[in-house]
Amino acid sequence: MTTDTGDAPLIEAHGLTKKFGSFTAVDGIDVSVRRGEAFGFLGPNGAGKSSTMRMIASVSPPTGGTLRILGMDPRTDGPKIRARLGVVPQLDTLDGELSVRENLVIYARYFGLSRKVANARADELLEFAQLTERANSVVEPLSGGMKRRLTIARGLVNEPEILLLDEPTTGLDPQARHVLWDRLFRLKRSGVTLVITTHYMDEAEQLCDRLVVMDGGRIAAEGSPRELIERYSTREVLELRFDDEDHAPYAEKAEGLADRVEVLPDRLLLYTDDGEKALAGIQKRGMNPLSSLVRRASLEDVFLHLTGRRLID
Ligand SMILES: Nc1ncnc2c1ncn2[C@@H]1O[C@H](COP(=O)(O)OP(=O)(O)OP(=O)(O)O)[C@@H](O)[C@H]1O
Repeated sequence: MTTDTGDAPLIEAHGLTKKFGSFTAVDGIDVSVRRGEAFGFLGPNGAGKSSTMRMIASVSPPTGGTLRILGMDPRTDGPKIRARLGVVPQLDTLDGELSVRENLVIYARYFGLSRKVANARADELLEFAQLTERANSVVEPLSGGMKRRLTIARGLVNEPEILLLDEPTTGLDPQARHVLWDRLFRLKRSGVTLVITTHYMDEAEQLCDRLVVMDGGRIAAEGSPRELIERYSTREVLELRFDDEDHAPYAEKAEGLADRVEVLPDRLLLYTDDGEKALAGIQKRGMNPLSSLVRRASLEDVFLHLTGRRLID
């Protein structure tokens, strides 16, 4: 077989494009994912993340560019690639009338595992997903977090080298998200390469070793979360809210107190390495904000700087 990738990237795309009619959803992106890393696509709704993911999952053919996955071409080797991938789609596609265990066993049987092996694999995955005690429960009434963990477990049935996760924690409460992140850390430690799409900057910061910021089908920047923040933001951000509809005049008055000032509909952001000093400057100039907050810069700030928009509007 010519599928041994050695040190070569597990996923490599050049000029990857997806058009739907005359509309370009993914516009010539270059991506390279290495073995063992957690790689992210961060961008708002409609950025082209799911379209990219579906091409990587080898279920949607590219309309331009080249794509190689595990050293193979999805146009000709789709089934071979899919056998070595795990996919966690954006919406759960579990069978709600079956039990947790049955969902896993049936899926394992699709992959051709014998009943005995499928059962053993289901036991292992139930434990991994912390669902052993719910093994015989019907899926439908389970919490959103449990269903997500089961969907991830199902994606691992064929012991994939790469697990693709499309918006893994959308709609989950904070506690359920943390449980899920913990499971994903474990997977990564065990050597599975993770590819994640998200529009949550905290998720990207928590999980991804490297990521691309996507907007309008293009890649706006690439790097580790830390590198991106260092490259595109100051260390700190001073957030100010004033008792006024229009924050723009305050931006003018704050001129010179920070490296960069952004005006949002409900607040002013001052980008500076010393937020407290900037706040003192604001007060010295006679401005009295309703509230002020000095925080560490995040990927949200990177996105705002690169696109002039917020990730979640
Ligand atoms: N099958 C399709 N036919 C036509 N347009 C499509 C199709 N699939 C996606 N699109 C369009 O392509 C663009 C990118 O969609 P995509 O789902 O890839 O974005 P996304 O970043 O994953 O956002 P979301 O999180 O909302 O899924 C959107 O404008 C979407 O409407």
